[in-house]
Amino acid sequence: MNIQEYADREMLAIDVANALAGELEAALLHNDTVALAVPGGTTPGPVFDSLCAADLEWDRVRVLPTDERCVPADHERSNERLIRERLLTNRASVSQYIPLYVPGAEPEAALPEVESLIAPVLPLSILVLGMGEDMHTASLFPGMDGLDKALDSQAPTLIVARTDVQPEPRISLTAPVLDGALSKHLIIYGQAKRDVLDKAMSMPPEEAPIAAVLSGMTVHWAE
Ligand SMILES: O=C1O[C@H](COP(=O)(O)O)[C@@H](O)[C@H](O)[C@H]1O
Repeated sequence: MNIQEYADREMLAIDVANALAGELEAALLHNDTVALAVPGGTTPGPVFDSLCAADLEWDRVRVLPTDERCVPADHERSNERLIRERLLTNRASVSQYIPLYVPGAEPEAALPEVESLIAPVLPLSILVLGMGEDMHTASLFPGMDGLDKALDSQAPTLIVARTDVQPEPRISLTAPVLDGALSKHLIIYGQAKRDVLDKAMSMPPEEAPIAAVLSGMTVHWAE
């Protein structure tokens, strides 16, 4: 893992977007399609705002969320809504989006169909993650039911995450799928998350799920 520090969040957003664009361009030289997995939440919007303008063959990029809340795609808590509004716009509007949540179906019932859409794009070419102050990443939460299954090296592609602390069920890529990405980036802001990440590095993934994916990770941090 290596940590890159930035003067401020604006600089981070521009530099990370440039780095991701460069990696996408390089990956597109050697592959017909490349898969870019991105987080939702409060962190990645400004990076998306820059990345969406990159001059790339976006029609060969498959974008998917690292995790999704089981809410309609226009809901304010939907990661898909954020990604469509902030990333799949401008030049990136021609990329193809792979949703994790199928409205109307029980989340568990829809997993096989969604997994079949994801299988052709694995391993992920480029992964961008966020992290909560509770050390969750994607929707792998400390102490949640089924976390052991999500962390197992033989885990399926997706799990349904149900926790007491979240208002709705979620669907998440599992640890081996995240960890298997060819390039991995974690974006965090603020001293609290920096301190949490330092602690997580010496904790077991059952208590600090972010620890399961830190090998080879580039961490981007700004106050
Ligand atoms: O709930 C989620 O949390 C993490 C971290 O979110 P942030 O708002 O603290 O940046 C995010 O990476 C994940 O995609 C999201 O669903």
